[in-house]
Amino acid sequence: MERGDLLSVNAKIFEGQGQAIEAHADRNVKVCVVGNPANTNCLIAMQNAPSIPKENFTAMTRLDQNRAAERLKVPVADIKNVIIWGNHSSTQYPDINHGFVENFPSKHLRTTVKSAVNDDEWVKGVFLKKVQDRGAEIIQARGLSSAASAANACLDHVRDWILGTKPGEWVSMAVPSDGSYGVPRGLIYSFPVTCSAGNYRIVHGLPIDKFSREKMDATAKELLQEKELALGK
Ligand SMILES: NC(=O)c1ccc[n+]([C@@H]2O[C@H](COP(=O)([O-])OP(=O)(O)OC[C@H]3O[C@@H](n4cnc5c(N)ncnc54)[C@H](O)[C@@H]3O)[C@@H](O)[C@H]2O)c1
Ligand SMILES: O=C(O)C[C@H](O)C(=O)O
Repeated sequence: MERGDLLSVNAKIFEGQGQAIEAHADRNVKVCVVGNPANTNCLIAMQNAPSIPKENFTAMTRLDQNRAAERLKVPVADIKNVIIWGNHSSTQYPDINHGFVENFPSKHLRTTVKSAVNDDEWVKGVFLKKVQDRGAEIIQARGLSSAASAANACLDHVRDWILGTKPGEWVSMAVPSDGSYGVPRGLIYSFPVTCSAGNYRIVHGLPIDKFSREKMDATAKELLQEKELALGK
């Protein structure tokens, strides 16, 4: 099946999911869309549930965030604030520029991910591509998409949304764009967010370099194309 066909077949499924939520769900329902293409499916479900607050619809990029942290060759549990921007697809942009590592290079010290890794060329090349293509790689190896790691990421996503993020830390969630960072309003785009008491806020004002800008625009462009294919507008 071509990507365009997949988009329109899945659009129908997520229209139905949105309509069911509209008809039967609590108005405070919290939605984390995992089924691919996750961001655009989320957009479709959201549009089919007009009486539910838009901010209650999110799509999962936490698996990508977890994958990015695992690839950085420093202790994974101590890596914070790595960002996934954009689509849960091979155009996503895993951005380490604002990340830090606790207890590195020794206990009680904090180092930027950039200096801990200390290999810009690797970050912009091998690392970027590895994270972007990991989903496809798993499907090729298993003949099925990732299961346990995706379920675990969904738990991470919902836990942080409901219970909150720690002070000074953020996580990545695909949420309706409020126009931040020049991302077209309304696209379901992965941003860094902080969470508290069941609400999330996009982290604003991070400096964006030229390389990042290009990657963030490319993944936004893909989401606009998906929206057009799925919704015909
Ligand atoms: N966002 C992510 O990080 C991420 C990670 C892993 C998988 N995925 C995606 O999650 C989805 C599920 O993956 P899986 O491996 O569990 O697939 P799967 O084939 O095991 O499960 C798909 C499920 O969808 C159900 N289904 C099929 N048609 C339906 C319809 N019309 N309405 C309602 N339900 C329907 C099937 O009965 C089945 O239970 C896929 O789209 C996959 O690409 C996303
Ligand atoms: O099911 C897929 O397309 C891959 C999945 O989204 C993943 O990232 O593992």
